[in-house]
Amino acid sequence: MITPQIFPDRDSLTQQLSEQIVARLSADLLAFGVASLAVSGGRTPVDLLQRLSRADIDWPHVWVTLVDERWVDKADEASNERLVRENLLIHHAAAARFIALKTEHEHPKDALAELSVSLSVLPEQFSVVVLGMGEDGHTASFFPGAATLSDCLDLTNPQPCCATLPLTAPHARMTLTLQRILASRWLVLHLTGDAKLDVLTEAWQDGPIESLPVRSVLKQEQSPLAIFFAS
Ligand SMILES: O=C(O)[C@H](O)[C@@H](O)[C@H](O)[C@H](O)COP(=O)(O)O
Repeated sequence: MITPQIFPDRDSLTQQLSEQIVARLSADLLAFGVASLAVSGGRTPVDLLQRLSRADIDWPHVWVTLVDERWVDKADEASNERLVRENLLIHHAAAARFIALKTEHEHPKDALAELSVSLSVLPEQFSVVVLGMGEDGHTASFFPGAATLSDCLDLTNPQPCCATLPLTAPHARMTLTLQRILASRWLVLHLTGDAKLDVLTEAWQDGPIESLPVRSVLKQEQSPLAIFFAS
């Protein structure tokens, strides 16, 4: 079991997490000349994205993409691409190289081949993947009860992405597959609110991954995982 780093407030969590992400991106830029960051959508990461945007690093050599995306127009309030463009790809980080997950296809399943090509430019290992979690125990767009959940979690699935239709959230989604997410030098689960701590505690118990899909990143040993929590 990984002990969450518990912060006294969300601001101190955001500051510490931002500093650690910047340090890891900088280390990869120094070591490889390139770094890569995958971020989740939702409400939790907004302040983190804004703080990261002001980091003075070699953003033109940093790839940024999404862990998952709602299949809505890029101008839609629900769009994670819109969230990233408005909160991260500004200030210094405006120079980062962004790879979107939303394409012009009507259905996400028809976009898999195009995304496989567009994501192939990424380094094999992400420098950092920032994950969130819903109170239904989903992470990325691994939603309990979704028809394609097993495909998304299948570690032999060679695709970097999979399309999914949540039963417990709006919008069809595109998500990185579990095997692509685990190809990372550092995973961080960014959680706020006591309700999520209760879900996390339950997820650590034995039980099927499919019922609390966040277990797929908790109960693996391929990629180092950190958990950052504030009430
Ligand atoms: O597109 C999304 O919704 C996210 O990628 C999703 O996995 C998110 O991290 C959780 O739903 C938590 O969302 P909140 O931060 O809004 O609680």
